[in-house]
Amino acid sequence: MGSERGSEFEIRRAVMGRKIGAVVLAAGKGSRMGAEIPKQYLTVGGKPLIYYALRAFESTADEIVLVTGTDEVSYCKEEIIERYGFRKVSRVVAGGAERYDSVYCGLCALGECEIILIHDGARPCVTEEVIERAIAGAEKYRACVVGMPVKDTIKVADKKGFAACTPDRSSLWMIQTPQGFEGKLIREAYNKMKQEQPLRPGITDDAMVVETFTGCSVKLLEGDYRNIKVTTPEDLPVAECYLSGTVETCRKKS
Ligand SMILES: Nc1ccn([C@@H]2O[C@H](COP(=O)(O)OP(=O)(O)OP(=O)(O)O)[C@@H](O)[C@H]2O)c(=O)n1
Ligand SMILES: C[C@](O)(CO)[C@H](O)COP(=O)(O)O
Repeated sequence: MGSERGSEFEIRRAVMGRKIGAVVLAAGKGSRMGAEIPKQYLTVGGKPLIYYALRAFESTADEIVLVTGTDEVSYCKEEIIERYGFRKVSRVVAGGAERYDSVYCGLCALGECEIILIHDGARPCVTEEVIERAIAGAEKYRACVVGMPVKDTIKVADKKGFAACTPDRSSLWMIQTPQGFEGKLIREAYNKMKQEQPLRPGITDDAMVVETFTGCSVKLLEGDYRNIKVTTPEDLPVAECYLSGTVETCRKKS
């Protein structure tokens, strides 16, 4: 796979004394979910979806900034941060129209950190192991993303909906979050983007911002197939199943 894992001991040794910051994104509208409320507040396993990503970073990061919709800041402070006792969340701030605007708002609110992780709040099944791998990757390579190799054949469609070509699957990855960076690097990348080209349609992740505005190469590290982005309604029961551990039980039985 060409990916890397590290023992917990190696990871901890590498980042000892470094402040780890996390920006957790929850300012999206969830239009593809089509629910009455943004998907990050839907109840999964008895708790709001956003709870699970925050729980994973509470035990791995030193400081967390939660980025929400403008009208949801108070709700998140009272009903999520206070209610569930998240102590590492230093600020809850409003995001912007696009994901990259929300990331920028989160970076502005986060204190100085040697390593910064950016995570979709819509990925509730992220594990501490994957987060630790992203931390170690940021330390070693300055910029990294977690992801998994694609399993299906991928086709590029032409304008009429016919298959134009079939890229070599062995070099294709599905990219996930967290995406991890040296703190100075990710701030430099986002500051440059805001100054030079504040409107960037087509920028869908943080690695693209770093590649485009700093030229730094981004390392791909192994994520987890279970680290899904809850996007459409059929993702909800899958996430619930992963969070409850049902899948592990099934595996052991078979
Ligand atoms: N302006 C935005 C857009 C997205 N996000 C966050 O970025 C993550 C990934 O985005 P996506 O799954 O596309 O969420 P939505 O934008 O909410 O979904 P949709 O595109 O279906 O509206 C989510 O955690 C979402 O809350 C954000 O913080 N600010
Ligand atoms: C960052 C991301 O989750 C990596 O797969 C993804 O690009 C977010 O994209 P979306 O357009 O916000 O769904």
